[in-house]
Amino acid sequence: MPEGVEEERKKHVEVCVRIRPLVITSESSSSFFQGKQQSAGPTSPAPADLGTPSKSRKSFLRKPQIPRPWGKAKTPDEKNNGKPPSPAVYAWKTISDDTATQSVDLVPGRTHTYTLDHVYGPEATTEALFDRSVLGLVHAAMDGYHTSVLAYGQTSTGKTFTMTGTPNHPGLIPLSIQECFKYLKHRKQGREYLLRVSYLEVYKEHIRDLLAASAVPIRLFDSNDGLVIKGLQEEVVTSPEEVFALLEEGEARRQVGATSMNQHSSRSHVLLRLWIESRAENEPHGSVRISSLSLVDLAGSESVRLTGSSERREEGHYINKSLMTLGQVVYALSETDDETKRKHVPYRDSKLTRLLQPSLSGSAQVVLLCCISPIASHLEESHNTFKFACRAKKIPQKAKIQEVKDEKTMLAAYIEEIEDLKQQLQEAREQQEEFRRLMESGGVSTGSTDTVSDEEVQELVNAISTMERLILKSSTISTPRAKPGDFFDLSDGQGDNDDDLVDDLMAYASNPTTPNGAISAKSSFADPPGESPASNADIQMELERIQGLLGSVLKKRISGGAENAELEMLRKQLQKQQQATNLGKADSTFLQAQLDEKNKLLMEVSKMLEILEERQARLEEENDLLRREIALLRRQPKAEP
Ligand SMILES: Nc1ncnc2c1ncn2[C@@H]1O[C@H](COP(=O)(O)OP(=O)(O)OP(=O)(O)O)[C@@H](O)[C@H]1O
Repeated sequence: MPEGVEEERKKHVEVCVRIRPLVITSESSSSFFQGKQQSAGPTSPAPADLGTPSKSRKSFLRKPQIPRPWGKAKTPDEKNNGKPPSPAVYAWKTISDDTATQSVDLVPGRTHTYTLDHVYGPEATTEALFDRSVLGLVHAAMDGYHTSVLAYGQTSTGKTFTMTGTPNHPGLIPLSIQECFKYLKHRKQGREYLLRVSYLEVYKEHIRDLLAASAVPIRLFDSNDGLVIKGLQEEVVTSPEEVFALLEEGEARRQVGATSMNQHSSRSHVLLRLWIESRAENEPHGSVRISSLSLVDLAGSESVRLTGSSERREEGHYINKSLMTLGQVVYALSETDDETKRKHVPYRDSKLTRLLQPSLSGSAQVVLLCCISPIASHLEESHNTFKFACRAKKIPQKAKIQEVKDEKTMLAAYIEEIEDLKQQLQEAREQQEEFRRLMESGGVSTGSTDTVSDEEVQELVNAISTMERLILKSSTISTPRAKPGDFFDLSDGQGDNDDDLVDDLMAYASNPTTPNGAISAKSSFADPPGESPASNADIQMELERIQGLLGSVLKKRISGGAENAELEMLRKQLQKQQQATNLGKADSTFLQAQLDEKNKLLMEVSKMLEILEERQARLEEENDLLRREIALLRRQPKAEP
């Protein structure tokens, strides 16, 4: 790799292009898609023109695994009886030069050359793309950097194929998620991690939470810590399988419809975000790193005239408008590296750009993946995509590790709660022990039922283990750094195929503690098999229940043998504890009130902004109207004097 290229990558958004292979419609028309197809509107058959594909929308998660339609099909060369395809069909070729840049030439006619960080030709696999362009980013996310992968391109160019994939060809999302957990297994770091996932889509300028069973209003706010997405559900996850299960649920709620270009076109932009909080294990009060891995599958741009029914046209209008705003944002950002000299960046003009603001504004490491159709009839759109890609390549980025020292992070809050519960458990056990000793010495009547039961203590133990299970520890066993493909060696050490991969995942997820030093929760107590992990709300409820339980346990203990001096001491301890609890409650009530106040304020500001935005839109429309009227008036012949 020539000197300076790596340097440039770090300072600017990394941009790759993937040219999808030609897929002949008739070969894949017997595809097996489910799920999204059912929610699709009336479908129109894809034209059997220059390779417009039908789509297998079968998620990589679903079983039984059926080979993708093009997998065992003939290659275009075979279809043509061995003759090479017409250059009018294959419009692009990549020029590989073994460096981080490659060129793509337009054939035939005028030649255009675009130089980007990497160009993946039709023969490139998603795995190769992942290894070369995304793996490092995933590691950076686990190391503490905010990172994003965005798939951009005209409709039907393979964005969803690249991001989500199929059972046999997992996309960048499953590969990245696996890599995160593999990283925990292989990294000799001694850090503890808390991972959370959110999944949303932007459909017709509305943000929809794909993890929420029912629609909840989602609002965006700016805060000192960056963009806040209020109302969005986040789930704590402890294995790839848990993430995949959430994605499968979310995918069923997605907006998908048929266009004349793609029978199962994504009609929304989709954002999967993995939040990563980590802290050195040997520094109980050390700072917490907060980072994120955002995986974005953008809806495809398309010519409105191609999109069929009025519903599709309306969706297409929203999609194109938000992509146009994205183009304007990219344009403004690419103008100069100097933020002070930069013109207004219109992040606020669409929900998509608002959501992508943290990724694009320079504090994240970004890989932009532009997908291109190989066919000549899409040259215009492909040129636009290339131009967008070249612009985006100029966007500066200065990603930094973000560390916080306060208790705002979930990881710190969880660890503190666990410590607290452990303290309470120890006290309960000591008191139980004390009670036994008193009974033996005759200080308490043996008929008394007011004692701490083993079940009650066990409840505390279970609560602690439930919380501990959610905190993942990177292995402290000395193993080499994870390399591409390591994940596939987890189970039997034999050559794995794609089917094995899914099985490996299942096995790995259901038994995370392996002799190789895989992810392990600190506690030896595990949930019964088949039980899903507790949600945040469940854990909170469980905590409150346990706190209540502890209070009643202590009360019982006191009333059991009041005459004893030691009990008097215990009573004082309990009083102190209750005072401390009351103080804590007062503190949190105060903080909650402040938080509510702040939220109220933010809500009002956001409402005002919306009103202003609407007003601005109205004024712009009126302006347009006036301009058109003036133009009309000018065109009218002047009256005779
Ligand atoms: N690299 C590839 N190899 C084989 N098939 C591919 C590849 N890329 C895309 N396809 C196939 O092309 C079709 C369209 O791809 P896909 O749905 O991923 O496009 P898209 O860009 O997400 O479209 P939209 O924006 O409309 O959602 C699908 O049938 C997909 O399986």
